[in-house]
Amino acid sequence: MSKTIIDKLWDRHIVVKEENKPDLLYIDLHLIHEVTSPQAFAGLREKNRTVRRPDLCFATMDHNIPTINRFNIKDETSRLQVQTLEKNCEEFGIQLEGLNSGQQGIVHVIGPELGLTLPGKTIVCGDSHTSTHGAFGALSFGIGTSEVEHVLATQTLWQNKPKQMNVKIDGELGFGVTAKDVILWFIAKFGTNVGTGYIIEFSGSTVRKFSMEERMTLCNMSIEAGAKASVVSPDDVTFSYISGKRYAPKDQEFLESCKRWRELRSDENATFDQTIEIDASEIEPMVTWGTTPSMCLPISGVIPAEDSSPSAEEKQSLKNALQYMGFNGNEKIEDIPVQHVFIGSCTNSRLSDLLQASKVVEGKKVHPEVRAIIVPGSQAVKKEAENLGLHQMFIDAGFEWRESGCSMCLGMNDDIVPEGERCASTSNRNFAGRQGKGARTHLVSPIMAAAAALEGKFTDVRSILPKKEQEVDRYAGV
Ligand SMILES: CC(C)[C@H](C(=O)O)[C@@H](O)C(=O)O
Ligand code: SF4
Repeated sequence: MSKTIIDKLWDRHIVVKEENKPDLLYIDLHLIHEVTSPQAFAGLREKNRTVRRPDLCFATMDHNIPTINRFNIKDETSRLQVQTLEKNCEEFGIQLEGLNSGQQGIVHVIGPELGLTLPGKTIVCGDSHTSTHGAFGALSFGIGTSEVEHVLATQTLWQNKPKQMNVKIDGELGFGVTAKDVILWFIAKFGTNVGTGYIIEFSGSTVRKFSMEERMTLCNMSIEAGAKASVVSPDDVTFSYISGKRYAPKDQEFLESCKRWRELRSDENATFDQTIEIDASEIEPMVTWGTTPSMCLPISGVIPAEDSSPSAEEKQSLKNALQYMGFNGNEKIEDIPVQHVFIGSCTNSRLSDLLQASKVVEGKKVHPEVRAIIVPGSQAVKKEAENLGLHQMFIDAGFEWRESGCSMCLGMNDDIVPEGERCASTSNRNFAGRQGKGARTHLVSPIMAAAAALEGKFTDVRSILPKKEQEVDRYAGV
């Protein structure tokens, strides 16, 4: 029988299967960070249990660490969480990439860059954006703290198999249009619930042409479309990215792995519960204007006015969003001023993101009323960018160049946006209060964020640069 990649990944990890019950799945990789693990370890201790496979766990600290003066964690809860992670990893024998490590970074950035994230694996983490790792053809999803404890204790997890959706993206992307715009466009068009109850496979010629870093951006935000997880069938792009990565198989083992990984792709005539087809050429650079990622328009758009919504409930949520974001409706996206720019997060903080942004910024200056920060996703990304001289270019333009971490994505450290001010952010969530109390977040791609930094307002990045400069080097850095 024909199978999708999702069927193959699922079936190969079943440990226990009983009628009308969830399946017990084996977990190949458990990623851990400081925020969602303390209670899980405490639970183990209480029950006198131990970690079943510490060798399949991997920990980092990313959410609440400072990006300036990183060892000086002022907030007490944050400091305690970081110290607790250190203690837990030491006690249970788990590898930790701490603040001293050159391998530290956002958990969803370092898994792939270290070659821990591989096709065919089941990967979990107490973090919703674990969907990112699906870009490699892994079955990966976020879990809650009690599930973290279960996986620590047993290396398995009870799961009901979700439905399957094929999101087929074909056609050429226009200049200045990135993977971030594709996923924002998808969510704007189909809503934040379109993926509820589903695992999505992203397929089609556009996805095949994407670099691994672009595929990661796509899968990262599938969770904002409500999906349980998302996946891209692995191919040569995947294998060449993995080749040579620190913990990836080497030599003969790598070649044999590639053979097995290739077989994971969805069979030609495999069936999905739902299919959505997208024409990539329709997509423009996108900007969110509201408090969900679906409140999003092309740069040429105009914010809806209060009365344009059909149901009473939607009317109210539109009203609330307009109020929180400080709009009356009918404002042009291109007229919205920004005071802050954040280039970072597990969505867009990899080398190719920074390279693309640098092409917009080179030789120019950040607008005098804008504070712009660049937070590389990992120490490795930071180092690679510095080797290329990108940091100097950004600093010369007026950006701040920071240490790696989640940073202003969720404001669990000092990097917050003051009340009532606006931030063009390359992250994935624009909920009320996400970047600080009363902060107003607008999600965009790295090149759109860079353009906003220069202009002090949202600007069509395509109008800033001559055509040849707009050619974003898709494969740079992967
Ligand atoms: C802190 C963590 C639980 C959370 C998540 O699961 O996504 C965070 O990473 C986020 O992006 O909001
Ligand atoms: S960068 Fe943002 S979205 Fe990603 S894991 Fe950190 S807080 Fe969550």
